[in-house]
Amino acid sequence: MIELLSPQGMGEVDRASAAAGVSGATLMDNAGRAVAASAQRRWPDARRVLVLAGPGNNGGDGFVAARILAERGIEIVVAALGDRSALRGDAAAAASAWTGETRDLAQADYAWPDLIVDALFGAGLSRPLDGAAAEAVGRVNASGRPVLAVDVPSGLDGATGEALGGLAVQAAATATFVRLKPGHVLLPGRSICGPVDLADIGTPAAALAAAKPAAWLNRPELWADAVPTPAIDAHKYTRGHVAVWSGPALRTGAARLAAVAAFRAGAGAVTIVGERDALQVHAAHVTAIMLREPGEDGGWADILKERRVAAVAIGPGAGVGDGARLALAQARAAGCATVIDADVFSMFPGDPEGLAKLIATGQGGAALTPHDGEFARLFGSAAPAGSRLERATAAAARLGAVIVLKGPDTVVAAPDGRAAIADNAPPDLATAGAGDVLAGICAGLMAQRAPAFEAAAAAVWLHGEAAKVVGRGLIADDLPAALPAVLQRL
Ligand SMILES: NC(=O)C1=CN([C@@H]2O[C@H](COP(=O)(O)OP(=O)(O)OC[C@H]3O[C@@H](n4cnc5c(N)ncnc54)[C@H](OP(=O)(O)O)[C@@H]3O)[C@@H](O)[C@H]2O)[C@@H](O)CC1
Ligand SMILES: Nc1ncnc2c1ncn2[C@@H]1O[C@H](COP(=O)(O)OP(=O)(O)O)[C@@H](O)[C@H]1O
Ligand SMILES: [K+]
Repeated sequence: MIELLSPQGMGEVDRASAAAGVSGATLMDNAGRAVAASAQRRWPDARRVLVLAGPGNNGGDGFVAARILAERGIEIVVAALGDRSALRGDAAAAASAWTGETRDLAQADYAWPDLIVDALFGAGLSRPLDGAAAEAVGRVNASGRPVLAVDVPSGLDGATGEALGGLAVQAAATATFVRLKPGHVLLPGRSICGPVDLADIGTPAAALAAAKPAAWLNRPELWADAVPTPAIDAHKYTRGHVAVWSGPALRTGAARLAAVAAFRAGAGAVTIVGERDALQVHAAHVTAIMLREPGEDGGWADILKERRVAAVAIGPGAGVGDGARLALAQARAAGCATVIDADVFSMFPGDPEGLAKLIATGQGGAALTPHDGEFARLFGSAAPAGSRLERATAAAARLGAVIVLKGPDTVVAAPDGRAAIADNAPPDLATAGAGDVLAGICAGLMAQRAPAFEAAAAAVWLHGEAAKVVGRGLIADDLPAALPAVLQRL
């Protein structure tokens, strides 16, 4: 499983490493070597390398990389921020071991190198860049030269993926150590970093064991065990029955997208429930999916019970009337796992506690799938602050439900603090109806008894992979049909 560690957690690991007998100097030496290796692997033809070295340990890594690359015959100039005598500890030792050309940062010649190594600031950056550092970053970004960033591009907050004060080095690639940080994956950080090389620098396992991950990268290892394959003696209801609540006749598309997606995700049976005129529209489009009027079998609550509905998707095209609200309440009361999306958020504007209360009336798992706009609508002025990771995690705790904060870097967060960040969704997913499909996949997996966090994380990953299978020209209708190819690979 690919763990993400906060810069603060990384600092704790470094201190634990020292206590376990691996010194900071050793870690720094290995880090600098890893930077040199990344530089040579990615830019094998670079003959002239400018290393920008900052006042802390990030700069120390830069001095080590400078020495290693110079030993391999590459021309190096180090441009250092601040006085060398001001360096402390391991960084001071690394700088002393560098005997080649060193200039003041202001004297750096950005037209000279084939490659720039950015070792100005890493995890220790505590405030926006200013003065000589800010000026250097502006010149680096205007230089047109490729940049290999050490740990994180200078200016980027490794915890949040934001550029502090809006200014950061734009890297062509980043070499980081031990663990990825959330800022490598969250946007805009992921774009600012470029591809990330992750190096082991000899951190003892004991030092890592105590570190609590800030999140995981959303990959199948995280949830594959919880996503079932059909048992040999399966029948349709044991695989899981999904019910999707449909809104009015002229707004049926979203519910249908969710229903088809739930089916493709492996639900054994799917029923769309709605008023007769809406069902007549659905009937013109679906075959294996069943259609029921809430009135016909004695009401939605009876359908849920008698037809052994395991999971409900409610929100896509649901409308904001009392019908949808009651349907949600009855789904919770019936113990169904519940995926809550789209129109439901408009029913509780600025009232997340109202929605939390309703969710808490049922035992079934619950996952909410808002995009940023829906998240803002639901939470109103009391919206949690911070990075997308922090906001999703705080929201999950407040709602007592899994939150899927959708976007190009979708965050899935559980009330117990677990979180996963996705990096596999292509921008082709920015198309109407893609969110409805995601809600359906999630409901399909929850109907198969996948717990809400695992189901949601799996749904997000499958959704992104299905989009890649379709590629350019994708519309939401294409996504469910692309799922079998992706499921086959699991
Ligand atoms: N296990 C690992 O991952 C290992 C990590 N290692 C490396 O250590 C790096 C972290 O090192 P670090 O803690 O010394 O912090 P770093 O990023 O060099 O910057 C701090 C310096 O900058 C200063 N400063 C801060 N903001 C500023 C500003 N806006 N403008 C000006 N100055 C500012 C700050 O001063 P202060 O805030 O105290 O005034 C301090 O002097 C990490 O990224 C990785 O490269 C390896 O060496 C070993 C193993
Ligand atoms: N630029 C992007 N890159 C990758 N995925 C994206 C991007 N924009 C949106 N998505 C994904 O597409 C889906 C859009 O959902 P949503 O905004 O609810 O659309 P709709 O309501 O039209 O169905 C979400 O799963 C989101 O994560
Ligand atoms: K850096």
